[in-house]
Amino acid sequence: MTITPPASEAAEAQPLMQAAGIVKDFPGLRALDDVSLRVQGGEIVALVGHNGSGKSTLVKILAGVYTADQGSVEFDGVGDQAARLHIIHQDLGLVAELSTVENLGLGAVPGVHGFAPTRGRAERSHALSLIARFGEAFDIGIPVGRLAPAQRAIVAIARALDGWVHPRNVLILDEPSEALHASEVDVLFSAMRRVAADGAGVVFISHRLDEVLEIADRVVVLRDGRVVADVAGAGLDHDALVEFVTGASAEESVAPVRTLQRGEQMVDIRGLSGVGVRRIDIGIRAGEVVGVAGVLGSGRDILPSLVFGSLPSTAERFDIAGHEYSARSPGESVRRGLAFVPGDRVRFGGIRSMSARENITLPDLRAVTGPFGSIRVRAELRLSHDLLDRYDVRPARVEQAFAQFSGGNQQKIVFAKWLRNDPRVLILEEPTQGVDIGAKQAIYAEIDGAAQRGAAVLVCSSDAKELVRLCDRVIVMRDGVAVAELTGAQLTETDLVRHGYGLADSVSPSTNPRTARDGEHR
Ligand SMILES: Nc1ncnc2c1ncn2[C@@H]1O[C@H](COP(=O)(O)OP(=O)(O)OP(=O)(O)O)[C@@H](O)[C@H]1O
Repeated sequence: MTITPPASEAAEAQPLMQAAGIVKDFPGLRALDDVSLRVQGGEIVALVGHNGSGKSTLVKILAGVYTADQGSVEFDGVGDQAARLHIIHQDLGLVAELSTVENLGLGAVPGVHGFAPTRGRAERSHALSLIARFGEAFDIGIPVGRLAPAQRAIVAIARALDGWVHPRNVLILDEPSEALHASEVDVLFSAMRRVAADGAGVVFISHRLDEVLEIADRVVVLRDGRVVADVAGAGLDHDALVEFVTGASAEESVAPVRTLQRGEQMVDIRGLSGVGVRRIDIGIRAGEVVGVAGVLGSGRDILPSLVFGSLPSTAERFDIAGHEYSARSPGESVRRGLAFVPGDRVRFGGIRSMSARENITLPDLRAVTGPFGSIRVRAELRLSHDLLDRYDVRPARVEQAFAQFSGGNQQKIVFAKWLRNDPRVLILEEPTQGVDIGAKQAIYAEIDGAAQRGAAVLVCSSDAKELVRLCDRVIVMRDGVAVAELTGAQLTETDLVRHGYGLADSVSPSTNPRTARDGEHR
């Protein structure tokens, strides 16, 4: 591969970045096949494609992390004026143990040198000013590992925008909006538009096709490592985009009619409190799917960890299947038939160095353990193969390390590992984060199936459409407390968002495209 600064003449007409004819092979797999990508200044280009289609691999080649086997990448300009690439990867690249200030302060702070006594204060106010662009207030002194996913995304974006020498750069965002709620996405999009208006090129990777249609000037679609479309965003409709991504026509996501009568009270929690959550009541019967909605900081993203016992909590009553459960911990929760698919799959979802097979069987080895405690390898292999098939994990290689699967395929493996034991209580946080449109339908079907088999399901999601599609009832949280519970005809995307923001009477459904599609799926 060559990275060539082109001649500076006619810089305006030159793309800021041009990748041409990129080929990348991994052992036994061609991840990219003759892929080209051009980005002009001022342009927002969406890069979309199913899980494993090659998006992250292309980004890593542009960044020089991987070397392409064939092809070239060129940046406009020379010397200091050469366009540079700033990338926010799926895992954000932050140091979890360091604070926002320290993560942002990893580079030099303008106007601050050496060990000047004002350095700490200057770094803090510089960090605050960077974060303020996103209209988001949170504690910039605590380790970023303790921030919510959306807050971490904001830190990563602020860091990427910090210290640009000139605006003619390319900013790549690899699925930045997956855990963001509608208003947070709006903030992110206005930041992206501002960056583009200043002359930068922006590449936006997302599985949320409605968002792609909202923001993109141009859409490039990868399928199985090849570019299958490179088209203007204007005039492109949702169905056409789905067809490009999947190679098949768009399927309506229709909620099935669950025939199971609601069973026993499986979850009976009163007055649950913990960090950022106050006195929440949650009752879920066997066969019922209950959702939790709310904006960033509402407590929506903390609640699942409190219920599973991975964060400390207090409660007036905490009964599972009619039995009091007071000394809560993740291990004890698994023994009592609770399963938790966390939103943050990089930190909690799977063990990166272990294979898909080992990750899948880890939570419960009983089905694959022989009489003397040894692992029955054939049974373990059969189980893993079946699950990779069922969840359409690509490639369906049970021995491949978890870290070597694409982000969405990692999510499918995490899902398979927890659902295989038919849990009594299934707790899901952002269950389809980073998952492509086909796998999303498969995961919805698995959630429906788990409820149909009698599981009590709790789904915490930033995606209002997803909650409307999946849930019988949704609790809306704001500032750590439950402010509404919506069910039946009241359970619409607009009402979820209205209650989530405390705008119950003032939001028009047409003000936000992400909330204007009520009733499509029920
Ligand atoms: N280091 C690696 N070793 C082997 N195979 C890899 C490696 N990295 C990626 N792959 C494979 O290359 C293909 C493309 O993966 P990539 O991560 O680029 O997909 P993606 O389009 O970003 O997917 P997602 O939407 O799920 O993030 C996948 O089949 C993946 O398993």
